[in-house]
Amino acid sequence: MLLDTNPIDSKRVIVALDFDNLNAAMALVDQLNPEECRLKVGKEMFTLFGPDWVRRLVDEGFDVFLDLKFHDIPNTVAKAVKAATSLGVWMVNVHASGGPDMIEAAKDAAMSSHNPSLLTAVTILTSMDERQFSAVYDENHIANKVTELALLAQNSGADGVVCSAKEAILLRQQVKSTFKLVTPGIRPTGSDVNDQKRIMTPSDAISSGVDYLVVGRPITQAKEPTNVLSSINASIKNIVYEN
Ligand SMILES: O=c1ccn([C@@H]2O[C@H](COP(=O)(O)O)[C@@H](O)[C@H]2O)c(=O)[nH]1
Repeated sequence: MLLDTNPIDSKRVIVALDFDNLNAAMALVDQLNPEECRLKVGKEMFTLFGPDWVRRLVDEGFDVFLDLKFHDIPNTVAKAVKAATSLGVWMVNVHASGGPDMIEAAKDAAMSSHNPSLLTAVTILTSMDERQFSAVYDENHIANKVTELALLAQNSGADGVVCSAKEAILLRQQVKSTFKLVTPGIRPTGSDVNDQKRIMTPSDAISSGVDYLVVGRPITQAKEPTNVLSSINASIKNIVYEN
């Protein structure tokens, strides 16, 4: 059901910072308001600029999703999650396909930290279409696998999943209403699709039950990034999804 009421969360957009140049990234960050968006730091920027830079973003008041998608044996992932949460980040993630023991170990680590972070699990990358998917899984029904991995993640203690908004309606029928759906592959109408395959517009995604929209290049590569962010926020501000 869609209700025309005030939004619960005014920062449902997570801006994906994928830059190889710190000055360029900070020129964008300096224009952003932590009350209007969250930030995502991924493998490229974490590798180049490290934990001190992540702490700096946290100190500037941003909720940071540290998107390192850990996937290893439970002990290693737990230690990595512990290290990640010690940076003060808002969300960390693992691959759901690492299995229940790994997700449980990650959740225990995320909870026992002095700064507990949300733990999400990546289901099937939004860059995968049926052809890519069937080359890995020997089947071609992406939504079934996403649902299977989301239920596994939920039963193992994860706070939510990273999936495509295309799976949100189905997932909302199966997972708890508090289980977070975090969706990359968000493309405002007319934007370049780039390497994303399972895409949706911001308003369609929120209307389908998504909690957080991950938006990178449509904002970061725009001539006026803050205009794009403002227009996305305006397009979703009155949409509240209720199961
Ligand atoms: O399934 C996934 C998981 C993570 N990502 C990450 O999200 C952003 C998307 O950036 P765009 O520029 O908006 O395409 C990027 O950092 C990916 O690493 C994803 O796209 N899909």
